[in-house]
Amino acid sequence: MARPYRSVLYIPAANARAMEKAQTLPADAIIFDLEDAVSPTEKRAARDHLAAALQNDYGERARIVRINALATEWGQDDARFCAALPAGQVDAVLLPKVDGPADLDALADLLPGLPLWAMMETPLGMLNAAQIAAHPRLQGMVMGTNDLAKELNSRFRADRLPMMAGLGLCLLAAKAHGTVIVDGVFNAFKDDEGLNAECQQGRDMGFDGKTLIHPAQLAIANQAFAPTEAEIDLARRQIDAFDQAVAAGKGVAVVDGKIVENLHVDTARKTLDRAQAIAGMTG
Ligand SMILES: CC(C)(COP(=O)(O)OP(=O)(O)OC[C@H]1O[C@@H](n2cnc3c(N)ncnc32)[C@H](O)[C@@H]1OP(=O)(O)O)[C@@H](O)C(=O)NCCC(=O)NCCSC(=O)C[C@H](O)C(=O)O
Ligand SMILES: [Mg+2]
Repeated sequence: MARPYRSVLYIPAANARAMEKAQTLPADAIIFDLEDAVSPTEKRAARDHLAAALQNDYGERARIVRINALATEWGQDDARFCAALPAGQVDAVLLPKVDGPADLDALADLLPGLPLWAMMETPLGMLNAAQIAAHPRLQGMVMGTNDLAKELNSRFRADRLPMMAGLGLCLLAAKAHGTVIVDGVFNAFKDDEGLNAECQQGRDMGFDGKTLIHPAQLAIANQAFAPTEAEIDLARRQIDAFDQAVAAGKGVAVVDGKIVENLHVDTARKTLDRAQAIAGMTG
């Protein structure tokens, strides 16, 4: 992972003040939203606000624009807007409600050169996750757990049991194809304890980070998806112990009473790489 995606903050593109504020917020990535956070009457003005905001300096933060689905009355214009942006102003374009690779083909034709991300939030999207993740232009997947709950008619539960099949399918697909994948939003933005629990669950499952809706959620996600001091220390000790074992002609080391093989060393190196990438961020 070249850059961290611990915290991925949605900002309604109609909200000029929030887009300005984001230049100083400790988010690893920003999703400038032209879709659900923008009312139909504001769609056109939101593009103008976004064009102005994209001239800001967002530093190391990844800049992702979420457009409306191409079948909507705004989608094609949103895609043309993105295609016309000066080179280097956005890092990726996020397509909502992706059902299958054909949706990405249609957007790819309109956006030569720009990396694509996919919202994973429909039942067909879950079932086609592997083909979506394999798309040659796809670089990231974002769980849309609100839309998925709506489509499934499932209830929101703290353990997210009704979501698990979908989350698991998308995770498997992303990992199989080396794609970034970030978890869905936690709607109760004043409930820090609930957010932390959901972040920890997402981290345990293997997500790279979490999408967020309010700046107050950033610190919790940044901490939850970063390696802990104990994990960094263990990674260093595993690498050292394994190097010593190899020098002594062995293929296995023991650290803290647990075996360390080359696969554990791969994980340890990734942990250190991730910590280093995070150190390069502002938050
Ligand atoms: C949820 C909110 C509507 C709350 O807004 P507000 O009441 O204005 O919050 P505060 O007064 O507490 O704001 C304090 C300051 O923080 C700034 N702010 C607020 N939100 C953001 C933000 N997202 N990014 C950057 N800055 C933000 C305010 O401007 C205040 O600043 P200051 O003036 O300096 O005091 C609001 O947070 C909001 O609109 N959030 C985003 C909602 C959104 O994007 N929704 C769509 C994405 S979720 C989704 O669709 C997921 C998926 O598709 C699915 O299906 O699950
Ligand atoms: Mg959605």
